[in-house]
Amino acid sequence: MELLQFDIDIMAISLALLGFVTLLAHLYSGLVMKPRRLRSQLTNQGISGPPPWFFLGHIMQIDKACSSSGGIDKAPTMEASTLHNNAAILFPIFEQWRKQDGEVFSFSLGNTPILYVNKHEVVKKMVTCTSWDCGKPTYQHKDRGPLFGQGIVISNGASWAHQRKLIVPELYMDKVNGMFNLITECSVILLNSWNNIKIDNYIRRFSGDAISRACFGSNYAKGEQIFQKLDKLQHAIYLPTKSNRKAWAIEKEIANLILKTVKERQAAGHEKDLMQMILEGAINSGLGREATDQFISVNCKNIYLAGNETTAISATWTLMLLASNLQWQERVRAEVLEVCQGRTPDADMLLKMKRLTMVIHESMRLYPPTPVVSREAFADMKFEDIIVPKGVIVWTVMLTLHTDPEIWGPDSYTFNPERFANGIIGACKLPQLYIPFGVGPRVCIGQNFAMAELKVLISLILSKFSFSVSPNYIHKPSLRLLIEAEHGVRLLVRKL
Ligand code: HEM
Repeated sequence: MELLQFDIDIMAISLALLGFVTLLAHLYSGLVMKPRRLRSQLTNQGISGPPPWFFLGHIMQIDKACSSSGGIDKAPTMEASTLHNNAAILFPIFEQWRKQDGEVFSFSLGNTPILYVNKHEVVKKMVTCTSWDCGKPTYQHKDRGPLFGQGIVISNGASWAHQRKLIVPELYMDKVNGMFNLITECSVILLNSWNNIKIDNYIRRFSGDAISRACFGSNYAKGEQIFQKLDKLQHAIYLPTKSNRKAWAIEKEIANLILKTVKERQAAGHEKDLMQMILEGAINSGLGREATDQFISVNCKNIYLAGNETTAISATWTLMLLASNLQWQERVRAEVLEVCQGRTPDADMLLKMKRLTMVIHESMRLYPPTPVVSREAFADMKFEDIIVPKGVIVWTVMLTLHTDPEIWGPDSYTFNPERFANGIIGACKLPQLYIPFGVGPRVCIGQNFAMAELKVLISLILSKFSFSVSPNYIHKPSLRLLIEAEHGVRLLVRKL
């Protein structure tokens, strides 16, 4: 009997040991061997990079470089020729590695190997790649799961294609033209409270309001409630892991609120807002009840998250640039007044506002809200002369492309909207690399809506107010999820 017990104990210990050794082998293979193999596949092609620290890769170095990059603590002036060199301000370590290792190098975030690419031909191939073997990095699912779920922004393959096919037509130019009234309404609400202020939160409220109305129509107040919770969720998600539970709880509340609204509208009849279009699209494509609910809830969140802050931040930087370049402010105002003749801007009028478009293009060249485009190779891929092994993530930094003197000329760090006088094609040598809205299959679906929002808002502000940068403004671009003004943007505003 005792002997039998002894055998059982030995067996249990052996099994536990075997499990432990298998786990160790698995961890060793994933954390050590795989990254090493991927790195050596890159090294064999002559791609070098700084040596990584075990387990952490270059996380500490990047963190340290970013936190010590000072920004510029003064109001901007046109004379400072490198004032807008935001790649050097926000990604100093990449600039250092570029000097050491060239336009293509590798580094690691933890055990994830990243291939940094600034070689123009390679970037073009990567961002326009239509293969499903090249998609949004899977690490984003871990980082941003509660925010984006399996929605259009971070999903891949058939699921992404299906969502994109349903949503994109709802944001075509003719549909956006039908949303002008709501955009103007939101701008007017903002202008009524506009004065000497830190403008960031006002603008955020405007873009949140606009998306809420576009998505939820007359039910926008409910939309606002949902989106306020999403803002809370965005903050919760960037706190340490212990708040993940909280994040998932908020996520559930949001999903329930969205579904409640869907049910209410189904009972009350139809309204042709964005949410209704998404709902009909999902129903027409034969999704089951649960999948339809899931589709609506996830995509409302995705549209809000992708479209709210990005537009608000673009508007804020554009106003900062106009406030610190008064000649341009005067020139654009003159154009707005001439085109509108005291009327509220409509789609035709906006088309005629050439100088305004030039200023917005220039602002998004120097301050693109999303500074990095990233893709993961789900199979071995070839971009020009570079083989990207399966599992490697490729990054290109938009800021570097947008200010490269080789593409934009010697004044590439200067605010000069005139360069866009003949459109994007006339502004630089490689127009395909001007990508504030991305390019290729994952290009922004809200581009038309965002441009309409920016033009309506800025033209209305210009027609009613003049503004300059407050002496209290501290110019410090900072990298959170997007490129934001660390201390906000403060303007001195005068009613015209
Ligand atoms: C100035 C404002 C905006 C900027 C700068 C911007 C920028 C971008 C960029 C760069 C991408 C592509 C990312 C990549 O290639 O990895 C993108 C994708 C996306 N944007 Fe925007 N965006 C803006 C406004 C909007 C708005 C207003 C909406 C919704 C109404 C929106 C919805 C989306 C969605 C859903 C995607 C994902 C598309 C996909 O992966 O297929 N964006 N945006």
